[in-house]
Order: sequence, then C-alpha cells, then structure tokens
Amino acid sequence: MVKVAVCGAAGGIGQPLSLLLKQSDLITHLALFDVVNAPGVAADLSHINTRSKVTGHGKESMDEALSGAHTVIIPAGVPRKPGMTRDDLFKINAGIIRDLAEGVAKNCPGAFVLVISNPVNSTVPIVCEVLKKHGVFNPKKVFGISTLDVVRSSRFASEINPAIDPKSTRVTVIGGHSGVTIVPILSQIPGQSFSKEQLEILTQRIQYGGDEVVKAKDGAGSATLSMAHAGARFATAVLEAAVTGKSGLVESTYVNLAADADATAAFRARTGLDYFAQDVEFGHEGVKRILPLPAISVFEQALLDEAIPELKVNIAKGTSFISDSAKI
Ligand SMILES: NC(=O)C1=CN([C@@H]2O[C@H](COP(=O)(O)OP(=O)(O)OC[C@H]3O[C@@H](n4cnc5c(N)ncnc54)[C@H](O)[C@@H]3O)[C@@H](O)[C@H]2O)C=CC1
Ligand SMILES: O=C([O-])CC(=O)C(=O)O
Repeated sequence: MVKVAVCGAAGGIGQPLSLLLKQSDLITHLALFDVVNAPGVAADLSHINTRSKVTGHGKESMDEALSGAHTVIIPAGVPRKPGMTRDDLFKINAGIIRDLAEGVAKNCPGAFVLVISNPVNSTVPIVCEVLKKHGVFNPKKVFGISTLDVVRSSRFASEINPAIDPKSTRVTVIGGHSGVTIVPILSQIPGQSFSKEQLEILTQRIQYGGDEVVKAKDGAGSATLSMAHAGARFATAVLEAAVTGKSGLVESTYVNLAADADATAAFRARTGLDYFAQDVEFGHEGVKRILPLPAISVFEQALLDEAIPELKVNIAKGTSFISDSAKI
C-alpha cells in the first residue's frame, strides 16, 4: 500500500501534478487535499484507467488525507505576482506549511515529505523544525523540490548549444531555490564549451527562470505545468528507490545536511549551512547519500560565495518561525 497525499491538490501545480501521479503504477492510493475543490478534482482523476484509488479531502479532512501516507507532496500556498520575490510569500505560506507539517507529525510521522511551496529555502526548515518538535524528524525523508532549476538548466543550455540533449542531460544545481541561491554547475555538462558571456547569460536565466513565467502570466501566478513535470519527476525517483529498491537514482534537492552524517562535516566546512541543495542518491529510507560537491569553476565558486549569506538568512527565518513561536 503506497498512499501519496498531495496538499494543495486543486491548485495550479496540484492538478497537473496529481494527473501525472495518477499515471504511476508505484502509487496505490492518491489522496488529494485542498481547502477548496479537492472532491471535484479527485472525482475527475478517479475515472482514469490506472490502478490507484483517488480520494478527495476538503478543509475539515486534512487528518483523513494524511493518515497513513507513505509520501506527502506539498504545493499548497500562494504563488508570486509580478514584482514579488519568493521571500515575499513567507508571510502567508509559512503558517500553511507549519500546519501541514503538524498534520504530518500527527497522521503519518514516518512519511517522506516533498516540499514545493515557496520560499523553499525557508519552508523546508519549517517542516523540519515542526517534525523535530514532535520527536519524529528524520532528515533523510524531507526534501525541498528544486528540480525545476535542473529541468530549466538542461533546457536553456540546449537552446544555446543544440548538441546538448535536454532530456538526457542532468545538470547539478546546488545552493537553494531562489535567485542568487540557485547555482547551476554548467561546467560539468559533458562536452559543453560555453563562452564566458554565454555562461553569464545562461546562469542568470536559470536563476531568474521563475520570474520569466511570473512576468508572462502577468498576475495569474507562476510556473505550474513545468513545475508539475519537475515535481512528478522528483517524486517518481524518490518512490522508485523507496518502493522498488531501484538504485543509482540521483537528483539535486534541498535537504537538511544531517541526512548524511558522512557528508555533513565536509558541507558544513565548505558552506557553514545546515540546509543545502546538492545531488542526492535515493534509497529505501530516502537520502542514501549526499554526493560530494562536484569540481566547480572559479565563476561557480563566486556564485556559491554569493548564495551562502542569503541562504543563511532564509534558513534562519524558517527555523526561527517555529522555535520563536515555541518560546511564546
Ligand atoms: N519549488 C518550486 O520550484 C516551485 C514552487 N512553486 C510554489 O508552489 C506554490 C503553489 O503554487 P500554485 O499551485 O501555482 O498556486 P495556486 O494558488 O494555484 O494553488 C495553491 C493551492 O493551495 C491551496 N491551499 C492554500 N492553503 C492551503 C492549506 N492550508 N491546505 C491545503 N491547501 C491549501 C489553495 O486552495 C490552492 O488550490 C507557491 O508557493 C509557489 O510559489 C511554484 C513553482 C515552482
Ligand atoms: O518563480 C516562482 O515564484 C515559482 C518558482 O519557484 C519557479 O518557477 O521556480
């Protein structure tokens, strides 16, 4: 029995993500939770002729949606409008994520938690702190989904150099998921030979790819379809490793560095951070290992140097949102 709960399932990401998850043979029960329209989305998806059962759960039924879940995917919350940063979403989304994490601690404390809601750099620490507070935190099982940065990296790189196949090229993206904290390691793309100017343009486009969509949607939200694709790709990798035991599955993802005790010291020494996006290999329990940082160029080291102070602030904001409220 593999129950996957999607929280925010009726939203711009939640609907296409749930549609993609309905195609998966790894999932036996898809539980769709949202404060609006979840039963309708569930009824619709439930007619698709794959094996999984689909249930819809409204505002009062979070516990039912989360009860016994193997994996919880969270795209709940508000998206950006033009002129906003991801950090501007903290005010509303932090409380939503905290309440959902409380629900996880109560109803499915051993679940994998995959966080999409922004600002990811802060919402992942919120989830971890809530689970810690309840004594059920396993750093191997909480992930910030930064796969859209990976997806954009190979796509945008292929637009500059058509010899790069966007589908089979996986670019490592380290740091976090917003602006300067997004550090694509383009120097490691096999066979690449970008000029300095191309590297600068490409890096800037990847770091601000989200803004491109926010601007084009002109007030109607941010990336939803490409995010659903990225979220389904990430969730499938986690589930394949956990459920079927498939080995060698690697994605860049934002994790608590305690997820891999062997890697922690090296990462802390290099970054001074408790959370960081890096390539992770998945196993039965989630994080099997955090891969060592790849060799990075002088240009990429400068990007990393710029990312670290911002990540530190984002992480502290998420962590103190829970620890400060516990003191009151
Ligand atoms: N990690 C990433 O790469 C990306 C993250 N995002 C983020 O994903 C989030 C969702 O974006 P969209 O789907 O476009 O927004 P949306 O507004 O279309 O959908 C959000 C859904 O969450 C629901 N919701 C609100 N409060 C809830 C609660 N307490 N419990 C359950 N559901 C609740 C809403 O009813 C709505 O259906 C945003 O924070 C956005 O910034 C968006 C794109 C990429
Ligand atoms: O830009 C946004 O607000 C949504 C997001 O995280 C992305 O598209 O990468």
